[in-house]
Order: sequence, then structure tokens, then C-alpha cells
Amino acid sequence: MRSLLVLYGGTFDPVHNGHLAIARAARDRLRCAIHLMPAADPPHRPPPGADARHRAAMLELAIAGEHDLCVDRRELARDGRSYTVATLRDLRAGEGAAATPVALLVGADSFVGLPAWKEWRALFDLAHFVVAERAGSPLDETLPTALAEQVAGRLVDDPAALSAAPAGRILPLRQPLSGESATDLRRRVAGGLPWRHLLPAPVADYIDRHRLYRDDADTASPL
Ligand SMILES: Nc1ncnc2c1ncn2[C@@H]1O[C@H](COP(=O)(O)OP(=O)(O)OP(=O)(O)O)[C@@H](O)[C@H]1O
Ligand SMILES: O=C(O)c1ccc[n+]([C@@H]2O[C@H](COP(=O)([O-])O)[C@@H](O)[C@H]2O)c1
Repeated sequence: MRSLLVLYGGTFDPVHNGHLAIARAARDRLRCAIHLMPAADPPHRPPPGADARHRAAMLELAIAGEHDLCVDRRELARDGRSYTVATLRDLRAGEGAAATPVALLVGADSFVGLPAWKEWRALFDLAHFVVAERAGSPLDETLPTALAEQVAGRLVDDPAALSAAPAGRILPLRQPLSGESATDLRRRVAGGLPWRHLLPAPVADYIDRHRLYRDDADTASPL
């Protein structure tokens, strides 16, 4: 059986404790490494508040000393929008990767929006999904009809089912809900509200040092 590659894609603008809780829960449930993959130019949202190098640097700080969590820079190396279908096709084109089991780790709020992703139906031929519940977005809420049709017959409960096939299965990741959001965190920094408790101290220090997400955003310093 080939080992499972799990990609946890996100804008991570910035990474926060909610992201880390999911990455750890997935690592412990699936018993494999989780690759946190920052998007260079994330589709379907305004440009991030911090540039990709800052977001990747914060991820490195957040996972320092954690076993089986790593930063995956494959989307940073590519020009243009970070469409997931392109990332997965590039991966599959790599030597010996056609049959590798690959899973995308996503929050339920992202998964519900899947029909808006580029060539979204093709994603089920390219990867499995591991879907983490998120406050306000449990997976069992009513899915859009087109998505519900795709989900039918793909749900599995045993992580071993993901290693047994290259793509196409969906594993719900049930874990305690955590309410952090990067949007809320950026607003807090800009608005002078408490925010440091929402992410690891080295990441908070980095945000301060580089003056990220301030109201006077033009003052953000380069790396
Ligand atoms: N607190 C959380 N609980 C569960 N999933 C989360 C949480 N925060 C983010 N995620 C998931 O992590 C992935 C990356 O999220 P993203 O980087 O957009 O963070 P975010 O907090 O949602 O940011 P923003 O508020 O800027 O949209 C998505 O799949 C999202 O659903
Ligand atoms: O490929 C797409 O069309 C697409 C649309 C929206 C989001 N994604 C990916 O989903 C992941 C989470 O996105 P976000 O915006 O919630 O940080 C990240 O890896 C994005 O690149 C991908």
C-alpha cells in the first residue's frame, strides 16, 4: 500500500490556532504527515493582506518543532492563480505519482463552496477529500445538489480507505470545533483589539516585527 500524501491548502493570511488544530487532528487520525500548502495567488478572494513569502514564513514559525507537519511550497513556485486542479495535475505528472493516494484537507465551509472551484468535478479523479467541520459549517448541512450528487457513495469512515485508492473518497474529520478565522484576526490587528492569543507566539511576534495587517498597511516591512 502506498503512503498517503495529504495537502492542506489555504491562504493562511495568517495561519492561526484553528488551522493548527485541524492539521494536528488530521495528522493524528490519518497517521501521516500533513503538508500545509500556502496559495501564492488564491482564487475567488481579494488579494491577501500579507504577501506569499510572509505567509509562508509565518507557517514555518507556526509548525516549528511539530512532528509530521511541514510547509509545502509547490504553489509558490508557480505563476498565476493557484488553482487546485492545476496543482494536482502537476503533482500527478511527476514521476511515479499517477497512482499515489493524495488527499486534500479542507474545512467544511470551503468544501461546501467546491462547485465554484475551477473544474471542480475533476478534483474527485485527482484526490480524496478530508473534510473538517468548522463552526457554523458542519458537513451534514444541506449541500448544493450538484455537490451532494458527487458526495453520494464516496463517504468513508476508515482512514485506511484513503491509502487503498489514489483518489475519489471523502473522509469527514470529526473534532472539537474551533472558531478562529483569519478575517477576524486581521480585523483585530487593524482595530487594536486583542489578537495574540489566536495564534502561536512566534507568529504574533513576526506580525508585530513586520507590521503586518495594520490599519496603515503601507508600513508593512519586507522580509
Ligand atoms: N477555525 C477553523 N476550523 C476549521 N477549518 C478552518 C478554520 N479556519 C480555516 N479553516 C480551513 O482552513 C483552510 C484554509 O483557510 P483560510 O486560509 O482561508 O483561513 P480562514 O481563517 O478561513 O481565512 P479567511 O478568514 O481569510 O477566509 C480552509 O479549508 C478553511 O475551511
Ligand atoms: O481551484 C480553485 O478554483 C479554488 C477555489 C477556491 C479555493 N481553492 C483552494 O482552497 C484552499 C483554501 O482556500 P481559501 O481561500 O479558503 O484559503 C486553497 O488551497 C485554495 O487555493 C481553490
